[in-house]
Amino acid sequence: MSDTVEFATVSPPDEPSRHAAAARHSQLTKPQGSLGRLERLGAWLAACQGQCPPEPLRRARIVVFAGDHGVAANGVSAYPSEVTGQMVTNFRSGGAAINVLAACAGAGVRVVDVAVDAETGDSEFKVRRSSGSIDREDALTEEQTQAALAAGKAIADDEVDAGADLLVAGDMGIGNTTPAAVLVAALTGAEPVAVVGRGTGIDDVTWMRKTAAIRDALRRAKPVTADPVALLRTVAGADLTAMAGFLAQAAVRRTPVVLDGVVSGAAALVAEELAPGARAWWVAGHRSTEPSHHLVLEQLDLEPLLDLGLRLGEGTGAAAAIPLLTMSVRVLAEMATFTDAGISGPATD
Ligand SMILES: O=C(O)c1ccc[n+]([C@@H]2O[C@H](COP(=O)([O-])O)[C@@H](O)[C@H]2O)c1
Ligand SMILES: Cc1cc2nc[nH]c2cc1C
Repeated sequence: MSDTVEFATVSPPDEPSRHAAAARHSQLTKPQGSLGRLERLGAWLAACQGQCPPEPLRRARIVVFAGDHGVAANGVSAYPSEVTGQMVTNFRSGGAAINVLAACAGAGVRVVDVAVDAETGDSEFKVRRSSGSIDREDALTEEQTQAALAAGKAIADDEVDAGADLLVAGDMGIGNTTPAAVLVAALTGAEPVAVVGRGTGIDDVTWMRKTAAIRDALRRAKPVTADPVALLRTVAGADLTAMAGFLAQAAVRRTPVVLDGVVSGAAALVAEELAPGARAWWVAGHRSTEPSHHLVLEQLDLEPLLDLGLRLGEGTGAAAAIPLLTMSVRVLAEMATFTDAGISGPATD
């Protein structure tokens, strides 16, 4: 039996640096407040780094957590489970959307096989193959739950120790919007029909099967909703559990995170339970078209940066938002002040 994974207390980002950034914004050559959300984003990054102006982002890292889900055998996805392993190969050869978007954003991509059915040649953090079919059995054993949490925590530590200054948790797993929806319903009190979404693009018959699976899994989740580790064991899966551990530990290590879509969002809801206060270290990269993602953002009180109709996962919605973070930092660091440029400030009476 492995030891129980624990997370240290999360300390909040540095408020004096956030205030210094707000003050600096009022001195830069633009009408007060005119860069809107970019100003608040820059101030958040200053607070995360504990300095104003913040340093440019040098090492943004996207970790794609890959895993298969037993519930996929119920016919809840538009694609077969073998796509998960095939996409791992595609990520490695640079052909997936996340490879392209990460390159545009100047971010690195790391793919971790946590529970892929196929042999991917990457067993360092592999906990098992497909998780149990959550509509009728637990996703994981207690030991596997702890191993997955430990994996996510170790990966966050590894990335931060290697100098990551921004992290993203991406996901790849056929069927994973089903456990994600169950986690969201369990933690927000929503009904199954309010969380079921079209995932990879399912038809109406598949939607009915998926709704039934979510309803059955939610019934199994209800008795353990107040215990985040038991909830992960019952209805998540090794990939989602590792993601939750990763997101919690990133906050413990004072490293900002850009959240992606509904899968990272569901893991984030649990991570906030594992490490209260972690959400202060997160920004929502985008709003996915999955209905339960709205509930995640509401519950975490996060306003998404982008709303592009994305529903891909992999970390793509977060990667698309990284250039906005880069801009927000560079504005604080590089714009001239009214004094520097000899420009008159606001009119006074
Ligand atoms: O990130 C999202 O919001 C999102 C929304 C719909 C689908 N996905 C991706 O699609 C896969 C899961 O969809 P499904 O239909 O198989 O449950 C998985 O690989 C996710 O990364 C991701
Ligand atoms: C091809 C494919 C790529 C994906 N990337 C994330 N989820 C996915 C699902 C499919 C089906």
